[in-house]
Amino acid sequence: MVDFKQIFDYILTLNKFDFAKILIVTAVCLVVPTLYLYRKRASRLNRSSVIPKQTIIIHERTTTVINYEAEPSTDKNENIDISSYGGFIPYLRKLHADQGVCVSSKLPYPNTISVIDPMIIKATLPVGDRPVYLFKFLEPFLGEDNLQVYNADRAARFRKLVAPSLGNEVIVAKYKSIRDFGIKMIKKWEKLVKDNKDHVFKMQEENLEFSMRATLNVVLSIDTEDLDISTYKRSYDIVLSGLFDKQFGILDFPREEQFQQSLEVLKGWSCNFIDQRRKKAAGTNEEKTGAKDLLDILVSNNEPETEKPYSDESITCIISGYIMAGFHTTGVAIPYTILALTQNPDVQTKLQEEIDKILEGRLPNLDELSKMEYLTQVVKESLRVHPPGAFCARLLKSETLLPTLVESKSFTVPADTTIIYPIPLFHENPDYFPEPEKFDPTRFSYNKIKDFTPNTYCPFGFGARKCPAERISMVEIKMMICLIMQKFNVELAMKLEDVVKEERFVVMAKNDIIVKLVPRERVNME
Ligand code: HEM
Repeated sequence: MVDFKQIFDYILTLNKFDFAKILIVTAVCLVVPTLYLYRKRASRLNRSSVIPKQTIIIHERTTTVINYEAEPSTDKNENIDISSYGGFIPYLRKLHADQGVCVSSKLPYPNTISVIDPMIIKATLPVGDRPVYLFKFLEPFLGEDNLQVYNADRAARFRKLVAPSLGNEVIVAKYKSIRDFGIKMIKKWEKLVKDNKDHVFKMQEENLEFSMRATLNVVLSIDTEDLDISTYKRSYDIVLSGLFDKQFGILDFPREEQFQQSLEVLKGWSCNFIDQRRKKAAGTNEEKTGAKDLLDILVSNNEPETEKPYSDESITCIISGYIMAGFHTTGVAIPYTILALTQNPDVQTKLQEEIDKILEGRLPNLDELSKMEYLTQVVKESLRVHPPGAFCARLLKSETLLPTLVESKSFTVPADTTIIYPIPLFHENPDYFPEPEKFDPTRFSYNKIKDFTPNTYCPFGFGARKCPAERISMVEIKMMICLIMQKFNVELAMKLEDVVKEERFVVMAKNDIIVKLVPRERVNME
């Protein structure tokens, strides 16, 4: 029997110090096991976190349950051969056809759902985190701590710091030199056609060169005339395709060696660019053009996190990330727009009429380019049908209630869920873009655009981590299409069925887009 009197007498004999000791021991005895049980449960939830389809219960009105107690999905043990579907996007297309707007099973990544619901985009616009593991393959080039995986706060501070580098001043300052690159390409093509009227062009290959020159000029103010651009571009191509294949373990030995060499070449180049800029007084480029490029900002500012100057290594990683993000994207957007024009001669004619009317044979300036409404519509429609980026991704750090378009049904996903947003699947949904297979630039006309379902058109992503270069890329693409349309009619010089999309870091044309350029009227290119 417990003798309470004895215990009570004992307590009366205690001093303050003894009393505090007893309290601490009691607290430890209670708190430690509670924490242990809590963590054990949390780790069990994590392990079972490829959310099995049946565990997302979309209830009438709001609720939402991801069934935490469900057994781990066996999906992750299944061998999912995505290539047999033709790539990740065709695979997701099939999963969405089977599972609806929210796919939660048979995904190759853990804790991940794929969504094609604009309400979910809307709800996650402010989310600024991306899942680190999805971008791990970039580490050999961009470092562990790269821009793609900056957390939300850091990304927001960084974007604020560097925002002027892609702003209006830079667009105005760079426009002429970017147009000069375009003119140089057109002149080269003209000569080739003059020498052989049946000459055909690999439009992707050609425009990737243009886009590399333009991106280097925008990001680093490099006059690419002084640079061995073909070696530089080739090194980027090897690194980008190497990074991509390396993640699947399919980079064989000779390519791995080439990959490492190209990495060194690019890093060496970046160090030179940084050295040169540091040697000049900071802001030299600003004095020259009136606008600060990314390199100006990085060499003349402290890193917001550490409040110390950016190291050469950090700068190399950041500028490499920018060039990587701008090079292939803009470089494939132009040939895919040309492809669309070859398949829609009436669009081509209407576009040339607009260009000829506004320019009357002159070269386009920035103002005139922005007056070309139909040109803007053509490029937007091309980015709808052929978005260069396959998907966006966000990481939800806490449990989140996600609304859906379906009669206000919502569901909740647990903390650490990754959301994948497959861009093409939004763009090809007939509910948002009627007759989606039709290339119809007028769907972006002023009258119709206001009827768009919000958050369904997203070639540049959306929200907190949207592409910061949308404006400048649109200018580059429009400018190049305008120059081509002034000089040439375009005809596809390969079978349409041989134009095949290949998912790399961006969606490329596997066999290029081979085009015949047929000269039209003379435009003075001087
Ligand atoms: C047609 C051209 C382009 C397309 C379609 C495109 C598309 C995209 C997309 C889909 C994203 C991810 C957005 C998200 O997660 O919501 C992105 C991010 C990014 N893009 Fe672009 N992009 C283009 C051109 C460029 C250019 C020319 C540059 C630089 C000069 C650039 C720099 C970036 C950067 C730095 C990010 C990462 C932003 C961040 O993480 O906060 N992009 N882009």
